[in-house]
Amino acid sequence: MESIVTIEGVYKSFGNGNNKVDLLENINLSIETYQLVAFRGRSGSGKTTLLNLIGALDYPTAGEIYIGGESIGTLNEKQRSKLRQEKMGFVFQSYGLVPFMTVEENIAFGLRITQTSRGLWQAKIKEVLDIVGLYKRRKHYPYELSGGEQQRVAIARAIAIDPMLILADEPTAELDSQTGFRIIDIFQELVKSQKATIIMTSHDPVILEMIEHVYTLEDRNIVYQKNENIV
Ligand SMILES: Nc1ncnc2c1ncn2[C@@H]1O[C@H](COP(=O)(O)OP(=O)(O)OP(=O)(O)O)[C@@H](O)[C@H]1O
Repeated sequence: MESIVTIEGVYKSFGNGNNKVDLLENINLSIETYQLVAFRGRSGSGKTTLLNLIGALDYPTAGEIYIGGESIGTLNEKQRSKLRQEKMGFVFQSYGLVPFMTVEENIAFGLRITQTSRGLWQAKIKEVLDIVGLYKRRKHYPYELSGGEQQRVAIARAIAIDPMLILADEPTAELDSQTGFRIIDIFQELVKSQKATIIMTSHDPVILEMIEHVYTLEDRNIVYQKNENIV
C-alpha cells in the first residue's frame, strides 16, 4: 500500500516566552491511500492544527510532512497553494459556500480555479451532486438548504476537483445524528470506490465507531487504533 501522508518528527508550538503552548510533540504517522481516517481528542488537543499542517495551511515548528511522497517543507507559497488547489479538497466547519451562488455555481467556481475544461463541468457537477444526493437542488442557494445539505454541497465541491486527499474538520458537528451518518456513508463510499483518501476530525464517539482508522491526540502525542468492527 502506498502512503499518501507521512508525518515525521513533527512538533508544533504557538506563541513564545510565558505564552508558549507546546501542542504537538514528535508526531509520526503514515496514512495509506484510500483510507478513511479520523483524528479524535478533547477540545484544544490539536486536531485542527494537525489538519492545517497536513493541508499546507500552517508550518510545523520542526519535522517534515510528505504528501504523495513530496516534502511540503521544501515548497514555496505558490507551490503550496497549487498543491492545495489541485490535490486537496477542504471541508471545513463553516461550509465555505459562496452565498450568492447556486449549488451548481459553487461547484463550478471550484472547477474554474483548477482549470478543468468548461465542456466537462456539467457532467462533473451532475456526478458529484448525484454522489451526495442533491442534483435536484442544483439551482438552489445555500440559504435555502439545511445545514446537512450545505455540508453535502461542500463535500460535492471538494470532490469535484478529484483531489487525492480530502481534509474535513468536524464535518458532522452541528448535524443531527442521521445526517451525520449520511456524511460518513458518503465518505466510506468515496474511499471504497478509490476516489479519495479522507482525513477528518471528530469527537463524537458514535461517529468514531464507524471509522476504521482512528488516531487519538492526547498529551501532545498521537496514538493509533484500528477499529476492528469495520469490515
Ligand atoms: N494561531 C494560533 N495561535 C495561538 N494558539 C493557537 C493558534 N491556533 C491554535 N491555537 C491553540 O492551540 C490549541 C489547539 O487548537 P486546535 O484548534 O488545533 O484544537 P482542536 O483539537 O481542533 O479543538 P476543538 O475540538 O475545540 O476544535 C488551542 O488551545 C488553540 O487556542
